Amino acid sequence: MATAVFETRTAAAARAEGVVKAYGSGETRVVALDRVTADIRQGGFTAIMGPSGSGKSTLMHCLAGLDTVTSGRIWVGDTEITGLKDKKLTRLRRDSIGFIFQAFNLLPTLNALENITLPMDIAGRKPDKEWLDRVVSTVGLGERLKHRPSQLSGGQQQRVAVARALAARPAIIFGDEPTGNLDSRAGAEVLGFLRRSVDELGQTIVMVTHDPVAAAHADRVLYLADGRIVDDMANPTADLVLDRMRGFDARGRVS
Ligand SMILES: Nc1ncnc2c1ncn2[C@@H]1O[C@H](COP(=O)(O)OP(=O)(O)OP(=O)(O)O)[C@@H](O)[C@H]1O
Repeated sequence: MATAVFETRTAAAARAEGVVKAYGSGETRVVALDRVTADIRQGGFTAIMGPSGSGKSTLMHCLAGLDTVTSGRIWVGDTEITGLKDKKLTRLRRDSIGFIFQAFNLLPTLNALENITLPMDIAGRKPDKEWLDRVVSTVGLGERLKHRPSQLSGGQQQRVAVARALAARPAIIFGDEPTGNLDSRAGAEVLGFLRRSVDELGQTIVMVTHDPVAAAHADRVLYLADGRIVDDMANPTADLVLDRMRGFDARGRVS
């Protein structure tokens, strides 16, 4: 019913409805997403897991408006992005979405603080000083703001990237293996900061990961296999996630 659907949409930070994403055509056609429907709850930390090639990155890219869908619909907040013209989509991405990638993507000539405020500088927006202070202290960078990336450890660089994503107060942050390049201690630190940003700043985060320990920091794990959502786990622990992954293994789903 119309009202119920409307309520679901407004409660979600992002939503995919019946999304199909196919690459190529004819014999080389690959269906990366096969009628995926998922809600990303506001203020939640969602991990997306699944075997290699199951469609995790494709789903994230479609939800973030970085890739178009073949059919189905995507919303970011209340805005349907499927069918949005380039200019509007670019603006929505800039204003509403933050990204954290495996490679930290910091500019080497800028110090930590300049890297954090760069997207806002480019957009011509003045950072909210109080918010910026809170973000910087949440990610524990207070002492390192004048350092350039080369003077920071990998974990600290990724914390700068986390702060950069948080600083603009995006409606949703997408992370693609954000701890993939870090050792387990630095990875745990960054995941701790992501968790705090959800708990203390109310941030919504969606993270693609292969790592059960990383997924255990989330409140929810969506499992993809062959382009479909095959499970939705609340309150994951590393052991539960590992068990679930072994379950897929036994059914021959892991490639
Ligand atoms: N640009 C593309 N052209 C053709 N096929 C693609 C393209 N991008 C992805 N695919 C295919 O779509 C499917 C899903 O890919 P995707 O990268 O989303 O998987 P993934 O779960 O993120 O994998 P991984 O864990 O290995 O990163 C795979 O079969 C992949 O080969």
